[in-house]
Amino acid sequence: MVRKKLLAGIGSPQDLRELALADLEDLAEELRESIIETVAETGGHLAPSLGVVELTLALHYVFDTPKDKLIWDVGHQAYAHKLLTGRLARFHTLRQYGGISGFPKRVESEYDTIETGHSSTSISFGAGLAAADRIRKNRRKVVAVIGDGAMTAGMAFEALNHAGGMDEDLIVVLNDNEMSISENVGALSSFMSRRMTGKTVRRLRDHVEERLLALSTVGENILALLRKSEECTKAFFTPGMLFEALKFKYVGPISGHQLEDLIPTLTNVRDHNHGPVLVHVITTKGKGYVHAERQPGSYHGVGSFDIASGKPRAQPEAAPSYTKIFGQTLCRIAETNPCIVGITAAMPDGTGLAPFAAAFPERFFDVGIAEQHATTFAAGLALAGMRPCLAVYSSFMQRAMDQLIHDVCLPNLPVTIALDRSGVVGEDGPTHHGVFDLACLRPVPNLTLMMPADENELQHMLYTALNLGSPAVLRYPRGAGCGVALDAELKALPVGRGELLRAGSDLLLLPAGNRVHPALAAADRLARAGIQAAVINPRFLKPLDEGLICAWARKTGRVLTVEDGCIAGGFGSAVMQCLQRHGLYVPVRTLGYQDAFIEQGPQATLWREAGIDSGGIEQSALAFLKR
Ligand SMILES: Cc1ncc(C[n+]2csc(CCOP(=O)(O)OP(=O)(O)O)c2C)c(N)n1
Ligand SMILES: CC(=O)[C@@H](O)[C@H](O)COP(=O)(O)O
Ligand SMILES: [Mg+2]
Repeated sequence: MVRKKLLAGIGSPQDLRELALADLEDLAEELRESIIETVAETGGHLAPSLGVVELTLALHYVFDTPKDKLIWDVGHQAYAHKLLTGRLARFHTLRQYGGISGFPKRVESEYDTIETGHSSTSISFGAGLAAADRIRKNRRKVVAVIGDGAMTAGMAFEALNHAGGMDEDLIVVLNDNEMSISENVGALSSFMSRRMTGKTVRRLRDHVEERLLALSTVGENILALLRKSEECTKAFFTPGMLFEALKFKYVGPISGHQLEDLIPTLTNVRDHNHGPVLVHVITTKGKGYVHAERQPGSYHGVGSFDIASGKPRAQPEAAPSYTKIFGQTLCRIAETNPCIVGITAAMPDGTGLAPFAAAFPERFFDVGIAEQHATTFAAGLALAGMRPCLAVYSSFMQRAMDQLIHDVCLPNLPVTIALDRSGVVGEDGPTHHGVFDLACLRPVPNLTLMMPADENELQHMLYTALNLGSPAVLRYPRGAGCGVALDAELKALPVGRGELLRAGSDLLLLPAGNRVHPALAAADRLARAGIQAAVINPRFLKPLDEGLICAWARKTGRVLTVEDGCIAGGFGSAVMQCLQRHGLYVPVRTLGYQDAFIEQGPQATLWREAGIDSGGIEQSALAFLKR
């Protein structure tokens, strides 16, 4: 156990710049201990943050932050940065409702350059800052820290290509731990891998030198030429050739855990570099916590856990998650349909596709953090007769709207999108809440849009989508299902048909997807107060069951819609437009999220705050009826 004497004295990075190297090494230990102790309570992105402790210290030590700008890609690795920049006292509130964010956030600190949470934006932000600095003659350094996983995204390469071409004064630090959330994938990752670095490079170089020297004078001459041309040797033997082709000077690879290497290298880059430079740093994900080092994927993001054993703290028994049921059902369907393909953008575990990957390795694709490519890749598969299913988080799918519209829906291809983490997701907060999907997807022609009320409906909807022959999106939330029994037989649901769950004469409750069960609970309570609410599960947002909705709107004379999504443009507005189209001018109230980003907190708290839990629905119904 380390006594936290140094960390307590660090009010800002200015304080750490006064420390000697040995103190910085002790401080690294203290940072690790604080991160482990806190995340064991709050949950969070443990392994990514443990991997960059020394790198964080070195960056703040060498660069004049906050004047110099430090941009953390994704931002899930910024816990040491938070602890060093004035947030030690509030660190125990990490990811809690009302507490500090798990990601960089400018309202929290002037050291946080920009809000992040989604991957692969850092080089673009950095290039923009550097270009503005050149135009405005602002003298400061801009440093983007990006992981090898984040480097698999097209956006990172668009930015490298542009920044390299512009010759901007930009420092990119590539934090290479050979891991995305799971093992990193793709040609680039094996190219960058440390198999090509360190010892192997040296061995290769020695081998070539030996061979050349054996050729006597000719060989010696070639060797002299190669040695003179450092660029040339580097290009042959290090991943530098890729970045140098993009006009970035390549420095490295260096160990990201040795402050005595990191500090002089970064100082040198700071003082002697002008133009784009990439510093390749090799780190170990989860460094310093044995369980996380052994299983970096499992400790990427964790709930609360016991520090000694590394085991999750016992949670109350929950129903299987929507994610799990999705994964199981896809496997089941794929057993009899050889055209089913599973696709993920770097999230095989998070999306529940891992069992599919194990069972059908030749029909499973992890494309890296590349949602846009994943979508058009799925379209290509569909074009060739396959039935691809892309499982993706709602907020990450925001990236691929054009691909969905232009490459999937315009050609009307049978691609299924399993849109996990729709609605609020909890502690990851505003970057990750999936609240815009209904509003974004609703206007897209040819798209069938389904919203299961529970996990049983989810399995039938997946079956329906994969047999539809046209684009389909299945929208379901993060976390446990409702604990309902699963039908043994999968069936195709009639497209565009909702289901009347409860008759009533006083008002019509129209809840979307995961709001159906809370609405039923509200209807039960209203009934005890003598109010008869009809409840319809619309099942489909597109096409809407206009006949059923209009009939019950007419019978009840009042409609209350509820959705775990933004009000503007969402399910409620679809219902209003439907009623209007049918000349039905009954009063409608829409419950959902107002025009503001939603903060972090447990899902139940956020649902309650927005008035879309059963109590909120009941209250809104009562208030509606009083008018
Ligand atoms: C657009 C987008 N897609 C997916 C994710 C989910 N995600 C968060 S971190 C991560 C892996 C990042 O790997 P890397 O950049 O190497 O960082 P490491 O965790 O290894 O430090 C992924 C896939 C995301 N945040 N943003
Ligand atoms: C940083 C990031 O984007 C992911 O690690 C995300 O936090 C995972 O979320 P889930 O916990 O919902 O899988
Ligand atoms: Mg990585």
